[in-house]
Amino acid sequence: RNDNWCILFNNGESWRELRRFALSNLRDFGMGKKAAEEKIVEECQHLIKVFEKHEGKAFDTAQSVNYAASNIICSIVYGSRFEYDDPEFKAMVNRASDNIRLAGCPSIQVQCCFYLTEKRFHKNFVSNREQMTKLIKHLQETLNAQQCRGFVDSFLACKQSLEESGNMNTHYNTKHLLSSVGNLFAAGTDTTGTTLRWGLLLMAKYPHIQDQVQEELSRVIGSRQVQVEDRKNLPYTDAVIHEIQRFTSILPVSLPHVTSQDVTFQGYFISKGTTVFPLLASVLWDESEWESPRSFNPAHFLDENGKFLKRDAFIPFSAGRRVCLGESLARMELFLFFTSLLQRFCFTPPPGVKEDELDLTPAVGFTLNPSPHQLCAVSRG
Ligand code: HEM
Repeated sequence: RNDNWCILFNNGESWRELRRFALSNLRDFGMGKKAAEEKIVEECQHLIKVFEKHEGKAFDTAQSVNYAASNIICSIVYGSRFEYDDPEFKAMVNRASDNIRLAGCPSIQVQCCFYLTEKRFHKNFVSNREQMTKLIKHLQETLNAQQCRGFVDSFLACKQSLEESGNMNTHYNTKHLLSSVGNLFAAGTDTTGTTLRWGLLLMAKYPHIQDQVQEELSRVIGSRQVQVEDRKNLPYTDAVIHEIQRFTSILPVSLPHVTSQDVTFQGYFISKGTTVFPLLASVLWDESEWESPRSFNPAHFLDENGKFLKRDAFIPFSAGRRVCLGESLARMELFLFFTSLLQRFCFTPPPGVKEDELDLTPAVGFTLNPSPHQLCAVSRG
């Protein structure tokens, strides 16, 4: 593995420093509740418009949902969103999705450490780096360190101020900026986009569950915009979103880590320095933890009075020191996108396809995506 993959794959000092920097800046530019909420609500409106254009006819949700998820990261990282028909933006998001799929190919998994040799993967990677470099160059040329527009500006301002004080050998260099930006996109686009698409597919497959979500939304919210604050008053909807994440387990195998000391785990000795791959799905589908692990059952997250029930075995974002850096942002995105779409549309299979014919077999990739499919987004009037 090479250092270009930090923050995701790096350990030690640069990871510690860059993770701290990313967290505090994402808080300032998006993960701080209000700022993120505004950005996501704005993006919901753009996504709804795209869905409306299909006028209830069947379409593939993949691209528009991925553009919406990517735009949240864009506005946090670059300080502005892109139009869905912007050819450079479309190419960038599509190349990233392509690579998520390629990273799951058996040939790549076997080669693992040599996967940069895979031609298409490498070409996508290089093109996206060039695109990021261009965007960062523009931000650098128009930088006002007193008025940072997003994560990149903050990083550049920090780099500039360290350099001005004669500190040239820091983690704030161009290589780390590119890898941090690249990783935020890789980690933050496909994950939320895929989860949301699974959610819509599951609603089309289980209309009685969709009905209950919509009944709760109508009763508690009506037609006004849902806000993060509303989550506590929407226990059923919250349970459904948690169950979408548990049931689909989009990252069944988490990122690899290296043991920092000798450890005995469940009777097995693992020496310091061993690479381990945590299997999140083994917890999310654990028969001793869940009543019906392989069924889509929102009751997993509800108590006998219909109140939301927190479960310790719910770890789609992993846990511990390396827990997903974007967890709170992702949870906000899933909640606001899902509820806004369900307020506006009823999701159904294409004409001639029965609910039970909707296929839940995942397409293999670095994340588990739904297989290519189409849905109808029927306006609720
Ligand atoms: C449904 C959405 C998401 C899921 C299921 C998810 C899940 C995960 C998981 C399992 C990890 C690995 C943790 C480990 O190494 O043990 C991770 C890491 C990470 N995620 Fe997420 N993630 C999601 C959304 C996001 C978003 C929106 C962002 C953007 C801010 C993000 C940024 C990151 C980063 C930067 C890391 C690496 C952290 C580090 O190595 O210190 N994720 N995520």
